[in-house]
Amino acid sequence: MEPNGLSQEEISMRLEELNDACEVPWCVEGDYLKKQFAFKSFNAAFGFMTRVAIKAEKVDHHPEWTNVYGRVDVALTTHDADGLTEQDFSLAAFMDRISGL
Ligand SMILES: C[C@H](O)[C@H](O)[C@H]1CNC2=NC(N)=NC(=O)C2=N1
Repeated sequence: MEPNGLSQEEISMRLEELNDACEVPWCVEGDYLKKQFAFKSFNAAFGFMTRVAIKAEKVDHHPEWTNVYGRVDVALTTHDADGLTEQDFSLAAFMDRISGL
C-alpha cells in the first residue's frame, strides 16, 4: 500500500512537536526532513547509525545520510509518497531518542 503524504499544515504541526523535544532542530527542505547530528567521535556516530539501520530495516523505511567522523547528516523522505509521511517523523523521533545528544 502506498503511504499517505502529509499536507503542509500537518507537516508544520509534526515539525513543531518534534522540535519541542530536542536541542538541535529538524528543518523541512522541499520533500525532506533534515538534521545534522554531531557526535563526539566516529565510534559514537557509527553506533548511532547502526542502531538506526536496524530500526530502518524493521520498519522498512530508510534514511538518506552521510557521515564524516562524528557528524551524521540525515535527510528523511518517503519516496513511495513523493513527500513526507508519518514514517519520516516517526524515524526522526526515534533518532532523537537514541542519539543521546
Ligand atoms: C519496497 C520497499 O518496501 C520500499 O521501497 C520502501 C523501502 N524503504 C523506503 N524508505 C524510504 N525512505 N522511503 C520509501 O518510500 C521506502 N520504500
